[in-house]
Amino acid sequence: MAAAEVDVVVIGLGPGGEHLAASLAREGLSVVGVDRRLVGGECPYFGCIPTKMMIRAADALAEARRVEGLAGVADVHPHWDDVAGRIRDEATDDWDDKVAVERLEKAGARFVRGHARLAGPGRVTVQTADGTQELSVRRGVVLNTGTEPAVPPIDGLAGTPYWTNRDVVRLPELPASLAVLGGGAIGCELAQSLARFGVDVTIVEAGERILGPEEPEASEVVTKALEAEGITVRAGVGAEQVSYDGAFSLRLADGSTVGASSLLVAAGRRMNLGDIGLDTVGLDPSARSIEVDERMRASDGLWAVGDITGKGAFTHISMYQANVAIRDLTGADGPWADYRAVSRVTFTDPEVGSVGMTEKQARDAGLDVATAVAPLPESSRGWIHKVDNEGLVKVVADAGRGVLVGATTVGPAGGEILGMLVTAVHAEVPVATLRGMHFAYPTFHRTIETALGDLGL
Ligand SMILES: Cc1cc2nc3c(=O)[nH]c(=O)nc-3n(C[C@H](O)[C@H](O)[C@H](O)COP(=O)(O)OP(=O)(O)OC[C@H]3O[C@@H](n4cnc5c(N)ncnc54)[C@H](O)[C@@H]3O)c2cc1C
Ligand SMILES: NC(=O)c1ccc[n+]([C@@H]2O[C@H](COP(=O)([O-])OP(=O)(O)OC[C@H]3O[C@@H](n4cnc5c(N)ncnc54)[C@H](O)[C@@H]3O)[C@@H](O)[C@H]2O)c1
Repeated sequence: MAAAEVDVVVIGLGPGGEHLAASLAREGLSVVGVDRRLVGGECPYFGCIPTKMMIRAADALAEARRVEGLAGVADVHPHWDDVAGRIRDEATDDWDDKVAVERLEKAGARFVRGHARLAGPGRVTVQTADGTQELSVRRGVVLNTGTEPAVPPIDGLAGTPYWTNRDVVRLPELPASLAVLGGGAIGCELAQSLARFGVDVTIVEAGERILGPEEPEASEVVTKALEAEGITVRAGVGAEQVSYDGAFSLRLADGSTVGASSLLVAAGRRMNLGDIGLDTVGLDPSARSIEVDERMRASDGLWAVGDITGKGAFTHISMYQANVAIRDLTGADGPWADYRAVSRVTFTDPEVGSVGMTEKQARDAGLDVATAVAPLPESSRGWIHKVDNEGLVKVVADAGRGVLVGATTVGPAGGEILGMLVTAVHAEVPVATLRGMHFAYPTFHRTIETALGDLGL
């Protein structure tokens, strides 16, 4: 059978791939989008959206519990059913992507459900339920194959009924207790949400602290907040052995054990690169990520966007890179990709927002570093807030240039406070200019003014 000729094939339709396929189709290009699972990828069905629905509900419970000590008494009765139902019906359509497929087709793209592989430059093969389709590509192939949950090779773990994020977002009811392997963003967000619904949670983190990529000050605030809610945080000790006999038992490296009725593995992600024919275009299928230039080109006629580029596993990075690739594929001008001011928010309570470099990254880069940390509880707004007002603003400056190169905001609405600091790092606004701004009273973001004042620049 002759291969069908098209302008662009998108392999994997995560947030970036879906957006790119629809946008190019709307521009009049002939586009085939391929996904072996659900159009939209991890974020809408198993990642950001369902977990943030859990967090919204869990935060409402926490806020109701704060009535005591501020405004009287609130009688709080958590119902997991409400969350499970909202995720099933409103977020994921019961894990059915019919609406997303229709949206893509309405934009003018053709959708194929199946596993796609490169079969040489400009050639793609798709294995579908009905057989194999061959595609010949005129303009380019875009890879957006994303990640799977990584399962560490811990003795006894394979073969037990452990959960990953893909199971937790579908739980019809909650377990009595949960061990969480990994204290990264997924582990911490889910641990706190489920604990607020009454689950007895223990986090086991092999690294020396939870939220390892964040500033140490941020990890400390979040650790204290989780512990204050009754979550056990075991950091600095990995699990060496897992057994299951109706309940889980984890033996940790220090000889202690953690028992729980269920186990969530949140120990990082594995990139989907091994089985997409990278070798047929001269790329290394065992590489940790796909190297791309500032236009998202991986090689001649091949682009890559999203988690697989290793530039930050976030939906906003996937979408940003898709827009860069769209500009390149349609012959438009830049701007091309720039990662100096990548931001992220971990939606624990308190939230952790961060942008650009941490203090350590700035020092490792050889910059002339100045830092300052301003505690939120000491601000007027923090003092008024009273209950659960922990948090801080940390700024990292390149003293030589007089600009911020990074910042961290921890606290109630920490992710929202971050906004102006993202602008500051991105646009390299001089610290002197930032200090001359007005900061409304009494806001949390006024703490930024305190931190800037303490920089000594
Ligand atoms: C629990 C959780 C919470 C998260 N929360 C946030 C958050 O709050 N904010 C945030 O910014 N990010 C969050 N993320 C990260 C976010 O989900 C990802 O960064 C985002 O989905 C972008 O991924 P992607 O575009 O690389 O592709 P993905 O979303 O991983 O999608 C890749 C797609 O490719 C398909 N595919 C793979 N191989 C093939 C193949 N060979 N053929 C056909 N199809 C293929 C897959 O089926 C999948 O649909 C979260 C992730 C998780 C797991
Ligand atoms: N709010 C957000 O933006 C958000 C939320 C969730 C996930 N994400 C994205 O998804 C990615 C994946 O999240 P994640 O939390 O799975 O990964 P992660 O890599 O951020 O964290 C995994 C953690 O597991 C630990 N770990 C690994 N092996 C272990 C073991 N054997 N025992 C104990 N601990 C172990 C690691 O030290 C690490 O701290 C994140 O990096 C992030 O980019 C983003």
